[in-house]
Amino acid sequence: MSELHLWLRHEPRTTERRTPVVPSDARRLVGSGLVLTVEESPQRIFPLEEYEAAGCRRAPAGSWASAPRDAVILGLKELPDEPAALPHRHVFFGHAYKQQPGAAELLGRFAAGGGALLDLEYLVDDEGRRLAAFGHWAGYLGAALAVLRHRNRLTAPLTPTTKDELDAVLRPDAGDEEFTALVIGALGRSGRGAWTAFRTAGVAATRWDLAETRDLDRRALLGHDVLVNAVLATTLVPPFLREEDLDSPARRLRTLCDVTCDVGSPFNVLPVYDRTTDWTEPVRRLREEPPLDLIAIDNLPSLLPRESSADFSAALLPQLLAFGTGAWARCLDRFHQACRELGIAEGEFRHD
Ligand SMILES: NC(=O)c1ccc[n+]([C@@H]2O[C@H](COP(=O)([O-])OP(=O)(O)OC[C@H]3O[C@@H](n4cnc5c(N)ncnc54)[C@H](O)[C@@H]3O)[C@@H](O)[C@H]2O)c1
Repeated sequence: MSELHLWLRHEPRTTERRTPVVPSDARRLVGSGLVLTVEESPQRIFPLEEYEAAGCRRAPAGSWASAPRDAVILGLKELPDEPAALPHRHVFFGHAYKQQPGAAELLGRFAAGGGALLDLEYLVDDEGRRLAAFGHWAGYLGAALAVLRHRNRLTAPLTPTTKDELDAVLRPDAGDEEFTALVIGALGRSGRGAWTAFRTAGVAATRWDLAETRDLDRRALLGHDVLVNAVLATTLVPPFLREEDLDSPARRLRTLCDVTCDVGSPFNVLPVYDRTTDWTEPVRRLREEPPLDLIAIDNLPSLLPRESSADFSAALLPQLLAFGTGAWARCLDRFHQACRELGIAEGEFRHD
């Protein structure tokens, strides 16, 4: 069998500074005997020289399209629109299996070229648990931004930072008023991250998970000053907040951060807003009197590119060292299933 060739591509989205493999893990991969090519990238948080020092090969940005056909192309977010046909196996977040806009076109490009999408969201263990995810830092940032907003210290536009810089503004000042906070989905990756950020901010947040929302006490929920929603909703449950709750006289709630960002989905537990916020305008006012501010940013971990890349890479490394086995086979099956569901016929050149 020929040695595995991984190809770490440049991310076309200019704000995306994260990478799925950091230089120290690249060294481990190369040390295991595989070939790792790394594309030049002006914004990747780690300079190419660090990858080269780890034994990686260098290639121009975007040259993955002409990589050897057996190379496995690694990335995080969307591919550029060209080429139309994709002959390689690609590892990234495709967002293409839940009827998202553009899903059929993307899967069609793989079918046309005989390639395959190995979607990182579907890289799961035997029990269906995600093996590599950015949740921790999403939750950490969600809670951090909520605290900064609540303390009137959030400045826009948001720009990528480091945990040390973030923590420096997150720690409480002597004059800061105390407030209460609630994290829902508190036992998950994002929820634990959110709780940790609150702790850095000097706030002991209340923690709710499935057991506490089964028989939802909305009055208790509205009695907190700040709420961070970090659930992974996979079934229909009664919403945590409805429009009428925002006008309840019992509402103490002033700052709401929805890390989940399921707006528009049938599983949305916060159907009180209709569009996400972003780095330029991170906060939207949902009510004036008394005020209620919303933060719902769907690319939170990109604000801490170094820490979130390191965390993700550490989780992905053992999977890459075992490329092709169990979890990857499930990933490939999921790709074929998605193509079938969309009536996309894969050609004779496909990877199996
Ligand atoms: N905004 C962003 O940038 C960003 C980035 C990464 C992840 N996310 C989102 O964050 C969410 C959480 O991701 P995660 O990796 O932490 O998932 P996870 O599976 O690790 O944790 C989810 C938690 O939610 C709990 N939960 C599910 N339904 C619940 C309910 N009805 N009531 C109370 N708790 C409930 C689960 O028990 C679990 O503890 C997901 O929706 C994910 O898409 C957002």
